[in-house]
Parts: sequence; C-alpha cells; structure tokens
Amino acid sequence: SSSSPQLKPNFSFPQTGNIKNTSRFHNFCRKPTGNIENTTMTDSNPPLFHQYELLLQSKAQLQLLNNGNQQINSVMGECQLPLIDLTGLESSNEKERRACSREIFGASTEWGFFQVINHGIRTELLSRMSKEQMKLFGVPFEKKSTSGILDHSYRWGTPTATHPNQFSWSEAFHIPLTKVSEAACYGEFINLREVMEELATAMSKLARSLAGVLVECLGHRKEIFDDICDESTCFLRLNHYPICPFPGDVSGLVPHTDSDFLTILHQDRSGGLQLMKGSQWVAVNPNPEALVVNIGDLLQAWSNDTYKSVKHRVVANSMRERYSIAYFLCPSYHSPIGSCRQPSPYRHFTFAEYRKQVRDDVEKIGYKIGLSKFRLVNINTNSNSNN
Ligand SMILES: O=C(O)CCC(=O)C(=O)O
Ligand SMILES: [Fe+2]
Repeated sequence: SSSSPQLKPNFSFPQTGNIKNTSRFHNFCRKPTGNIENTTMTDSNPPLFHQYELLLQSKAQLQLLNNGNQQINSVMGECQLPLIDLTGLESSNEKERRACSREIFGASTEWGFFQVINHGIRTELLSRMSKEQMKLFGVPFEKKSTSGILDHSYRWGTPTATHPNQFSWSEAFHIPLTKVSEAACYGEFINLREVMEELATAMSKLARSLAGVLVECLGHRKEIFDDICDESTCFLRLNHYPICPFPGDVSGLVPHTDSDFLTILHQDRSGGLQLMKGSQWVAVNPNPEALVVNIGDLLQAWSNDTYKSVKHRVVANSMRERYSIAYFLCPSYHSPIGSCRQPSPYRHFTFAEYRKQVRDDVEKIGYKIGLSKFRLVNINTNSNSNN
C-alpha cells in the first residue's frame, strides 16, 4: 500500500518533517521541535510508536532489521545471580563484615552484577517513587518532551541511533543530583521532589558504601571515591519501557555498559533486564526485596579489570510495560580516574575525557566503544566493549 515504507538495502526511516539533521533515523526519534507532518500522536505515545509499526508491516523489512538472524531477544540462560544480604556490612562482628565484603568482591569480579537485600532503602520509599514515576510518564508525550520538566532531560528512544539495532524502545528522564532539590525543575510534578530527594540521598549512601567496600578489598581507603564523586556528575535516571508491538525486533534498552563507577537499580516486577555472562544473555529475575547493583566502566578501569563492567540490556515486552530507576555514581569531571595499582592497563584519563570519547564515538559511528579506547596494551577480553 502507499503507506508502506520503501524497501531499501540501506535501512532508512521515513522522513518526519523539516527537522534538519544528517541522520534520518535521528530525525525520527528526536523531540518534535519542528513540524512533523507525518506524525500521528496519541495521548501518551511517542510518535515513533506509529511510524515504527508501519515500517515493520513489511516482512522483508523485518529480515533487514535482524540481518536475517534470529530475533534479538531469544538467547537466554538460567541466572543464579548472587543475592547478597547487606546486614553483614553493619555487623559489629568483624568476621560477618568480612564475609559480606567477600561476597561483594566475588560477585563484582565474577559477574559485575549482583542483587542486594537489607540494603537500607525503605520499601515504602521505593513504592512511593514508583507511583510518582508512573504519573510522570503517564502524561502526553508532547508535554514530557516540551515542558522542560526535570531539567529538560526527557528522551524517547535513542536520538543518536543510525540503525534500528541501536534503537531503544523506552523513554527516560536523566536528572543530575544538583537539580534534584530545585523546585523549579519539577513544574506541576512538585510531589516528585520530596521522594526524589529522599531516594537520591538513600541511593547515594548505598552506592558509596558499596564502592567503599570494593576499594577496601583492593587495599585502599574506603573514602577515596567520596573525595572524587560529587553531585555535579552523579545522576538519577527514570526509565519507562512502554509495551512494544514488535518485541523481537527492537530492544527496550540496547546492550551497553554503564559509564560510571557503580549503578544501583530498582526494577519493577515486569522483568526484561539481562546481562552478558560469558557469551550468553542471562535474565536478572525481579526480586521485589532486592536492588540490582552493577559495576561501571570507571570502576573496571580503576580496579585494573579486577571488577567487571558487563554489558546489559532490557528486552522489549509486548504484554507489560516496565519501570525502573537507576542511580549512577560518577566522579567529578576533572578528577583523574586513577588506578588501584600501577602499572594500569589504561592510560590516564578523566571522566570528562571518557564522556567526550563516548559521545564522539556515538556521534560518529552510532555506538559506544568504551574502555578499550583507553587501553594501553591491546588485550582483547571481549567482555567490556559495546557493539
Ligand atoms: O531498566 C533497567 O533495568 C536497566 C537500566 C539501565 O541499564 C540503565 O539505565 O543504564
Ligand atoms: Fe545500564
């Protein structure tokens, strides 16, 4: 029919109006600041929802999307991700504290991911947050993308994507800690402020405590990250994964490693988070009592690869939507990342350099290369780059 997309060997999306950009896919996903004539918008669905559906009506197009391979979310393994009870960390008994530290150390070296219970963040706070988060994402797309709330941090999909494999079927707000307390940041969503502030404080404390354990395990003062992490770079991200009509063809969130020291994540009960273990994707089964912790690129670098920053993703779901909230522990821009011990396999770099490199790569080639760009010796472990 005339509304079907054109089939072309080089995948391309229909034009969406007069937004100027070199990447057509980029045009397609970005905020509707221009005049997007072809876009049908319903109340809360981002415009891509409709366009993408049209696009995927063609079977040949589907094959192009998958390069003729199996559907992208089909590989799965059973996950026995470590579940660590953090009660031990606060124990007056040194043996118990050490046993808990050892578990955290083991999980961070072997998995780069673990879940924690008795983490000190009240369930009531997490459910209040979830409620507010649902209200926030529930407003029309137009409003989320143009009202400037939460520091203008709304993003739908992957604005930099140049290929559908790089596109995430999700929307997010990305809020620097420095903005969390600013009333002006919330507009009419002022109820969100109190809960965001409480959560940011609680997650920050937990992240610092876990980072402290990990640096102590490598013979350093547990405060060293406190000295270099500050509010200007740490942030909270609210994620929402709407129901996806073609879950085999796009990811909820494309495979990536986190560009921070450490991430704390609260996921709802929908499932879909997976991590790379060996060469298999394994599911991180939702545990309502637990928070998910993962090591980021910078801690892998600081630890001379002792701790692993592993690739993870969220698969799209055609039945259930999903919400999550993540706290990212980051160093201030100009602090050197350093190393637990010399010689380091990485050259000296700051967080500012790392972010710039990641941004440049994403802009030029469509994806993040990550830590391997900073390696001095070219040892290819194949476990920490994105592709
Ligand atoms: O939503 C999730 O479970 C994962 C989120 C994530 O990986 C991220 O925000 O970096
Ligand atoms: Fe992540």
